[in-house]
Amino acid sequence: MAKNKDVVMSVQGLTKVFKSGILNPEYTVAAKDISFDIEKGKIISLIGESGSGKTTVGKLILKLINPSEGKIIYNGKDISEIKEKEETKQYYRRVQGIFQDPFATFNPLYRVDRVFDLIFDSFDLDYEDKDQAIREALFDVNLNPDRTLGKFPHQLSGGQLQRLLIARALLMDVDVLIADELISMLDASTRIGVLNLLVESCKKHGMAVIFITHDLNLGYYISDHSLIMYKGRLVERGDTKKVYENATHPYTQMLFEAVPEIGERWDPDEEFLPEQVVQDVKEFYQENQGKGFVEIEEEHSVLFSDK
Ligand SMILES: Nc1ncnc2c1ncn2[C@@H]1O[C@H](COP(=O)(O)OP(=O)(O)OP(=O)(O)O)[C@@H](O)[C@H]1O
Repeated sequence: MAKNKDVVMSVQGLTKVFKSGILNPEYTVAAKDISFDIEKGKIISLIGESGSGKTTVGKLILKLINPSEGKIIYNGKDISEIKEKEETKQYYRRVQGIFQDPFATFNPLYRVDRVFDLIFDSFDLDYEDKDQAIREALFDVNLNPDRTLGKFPHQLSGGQLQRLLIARALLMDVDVLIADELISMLDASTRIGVLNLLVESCKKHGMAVIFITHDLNLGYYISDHSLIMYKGRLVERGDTKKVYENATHPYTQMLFEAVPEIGERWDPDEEFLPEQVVQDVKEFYQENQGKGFVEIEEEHSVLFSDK
């Protein structure tokens, strides 16, 4: 493991089982025994196909759902113990999410400025001059305040709205930002701008980002650490370069083989799990039974068996 890590949040043995149906309940293990540390100023990519459990992990961190097992430690405390209103508010003061569809975050009836008004009303933000602080945050995300403030959401593009949400996170000085499929609705040119901005903001402000994506290329481009998820399990994790250059779990290897060309995006509707992969993973676990998670090199670990 990395030495001298500046850990802001620690995810420990997180499991989430969803129950649906009353008479004949069905159980879905959306996430199982997930552990990782979130470090100040680092970007972690959470990569996996549709249904692998990425969003579930994001929702658990955002306290939108409760874990079935395991815990998330923030400021020395298990966040599931945060129940009191003021403490919950303080948690959301420092831990925020931005989702795929920026339009869903904005009320179409209000001007976009409202997202700033709300945080200034709700949180005790330490700025002498609110308007000046908002303008500076907008400049930080390459938005012209004069062309942004006073507008309704439909008058701005998806990319501009996402920049605005990043500006809001910067104003709040968040510790952890969950960016779930952040740029998938944006066109290629806007995407790079938002990504670069995220990296710069993260490094400049010490914000940690959990970047949830289907896209291996994006993961490589943006992240310090990569976590590969397969069927609710974390199967490979570590320093992004090491994971990408020495992919060891059969599922991760398949992901790399499935990327047709650099620069081309995965199609989430495509079939990613040919029977062969399921079989390969099964055999891999059988051959390595009892090994569990193994650090194969510094800052690079692989799930060799699920039992
Ligand atoms: N509220 C819920 N009730 C029941 N099952 C759920 C619920 N939320 C998620 N699931 C199931 O849990 C599994 C993981 O879902 P999750 O949304 O975390 O995957 P994902 O990797 O984020 O997928 P995508 O990339 O498509 O968003 C899926 O099988 C999903 O159907």
